[in-house]
Amino acid sequence: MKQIIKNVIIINPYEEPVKGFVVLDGDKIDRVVSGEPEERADSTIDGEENWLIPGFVNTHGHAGSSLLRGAGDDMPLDTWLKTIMWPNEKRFQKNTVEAAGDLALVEMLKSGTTTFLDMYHLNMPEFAQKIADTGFKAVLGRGMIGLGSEDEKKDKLKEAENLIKNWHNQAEGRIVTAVMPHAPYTCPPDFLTKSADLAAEYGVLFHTHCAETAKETEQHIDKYGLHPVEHLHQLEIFKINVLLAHAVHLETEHIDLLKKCNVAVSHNPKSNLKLGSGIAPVVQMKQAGINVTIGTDSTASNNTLDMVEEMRMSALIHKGLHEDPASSSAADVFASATIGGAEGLNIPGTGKIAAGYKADFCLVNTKAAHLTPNLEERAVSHIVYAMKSTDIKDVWIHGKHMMHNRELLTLDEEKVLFEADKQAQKLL
Ligand SMILES: CSC[C@H]1O[C@@H](n2cnc3c(O)ncnc32)[C@H](O)[C@@H]1O
Ligand SMILES: [Zn+2]
Repeated sequence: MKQIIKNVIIINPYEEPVKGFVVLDGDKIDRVVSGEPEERADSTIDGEENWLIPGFVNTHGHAGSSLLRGAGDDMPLDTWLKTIMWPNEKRFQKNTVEAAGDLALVEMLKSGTTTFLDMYHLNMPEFAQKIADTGFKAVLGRGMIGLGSEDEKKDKLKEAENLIKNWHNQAEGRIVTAVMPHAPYTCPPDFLTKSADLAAEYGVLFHTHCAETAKETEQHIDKYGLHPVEHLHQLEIFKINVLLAHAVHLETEHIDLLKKCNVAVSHNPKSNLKLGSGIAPVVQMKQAGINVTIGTDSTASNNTLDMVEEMRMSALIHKGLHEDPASSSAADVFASATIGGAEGLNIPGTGKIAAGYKADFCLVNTKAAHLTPNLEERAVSHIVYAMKSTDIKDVWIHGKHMMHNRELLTLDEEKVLFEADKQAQKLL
């Protein structure tokens, strides 16, 4: 199907804005053209001089725990995991996780996320089916805590493998899979190695939480005599494609190692601040040439799945931390939240509005006081420092129109919110 989105200002990081139109051929962008279209299409949307921006790529989250939003505030990671997350997650039923997953999809779509990574231990095949049916794009992995009996550990790895076999490169390529052991503090070395072997066997991404808190990092050093980053390297896990979530507590030598081994990082600033985990050395990592992408983590630690908020947080905290406003630019952060995220997830042809790329983008309503003066040359600054996610009015993923004038086209938002409230009540 041929679609045209016309009268828009097309905004990509590091590029001059283009005033014109975009022609889609099926799931791809066929052309980005300046001026007015004279050709016809199966569908033409008039953007009325709105911005067309790449969809956001959220590189770390746990959709299945969305109903725990606000359930455990103001506590550090280990207390929060042991007293709030794990006891509640043990009580989750299929309906709980389904309602939570739907809620996450609604929240992400309404704030312009077109691709996301999800690590969870419950209902992942069912979530994959929901993603396939509703048009989203995701990197999915069976979250694995590598503790328990040998049989339990084997079963988890088997489930991870089955997810890969059944869902890798499925749903017209919108779903890819990855191997996701939870963290070096919940997965002993032999389990991490088996996970990496599985990722290598299928050529998929390896993703894990790493060096999120000082306590966990120090305990790892006490137990193994190695920093978790050195340990993953010693286990030869960095020989495959790796994306680490958090990477807050790193010294220069760990940053150098990550760069040398081409390891990407998912920076989750709001979750790290809220859990009091610290601030990741993003400026140093970027200076070293590491691909630092952006993720939200779950609503239980964030407490939103809003990449616009996350991008702004990321843009601001490092300026304050380093007392240097030039430590990051709007274009850098916008790139990290879009094309950089897609590269970190190893999804080529995603994250940019250009010919040949997948048609994953958002239309932004610029008629708002907080986006005025609406000058093209200030668009990237406005997107990072001023835009609200509610300014996003339309979203496309792989050429499929997913939201129009803030109305979701493939999910029943009212029903999803109702069911989420109902299932959360049941958990009380
Ligand atoms: C085994 S599936 C995912 C597992 O991760 C837990 N979780 C959520 N957020 C975090 C975080 O920031 N650090 C560590 N673990 C986290 C969640 O409760 C699930 O059990
Ligand atoms: Zn996480």
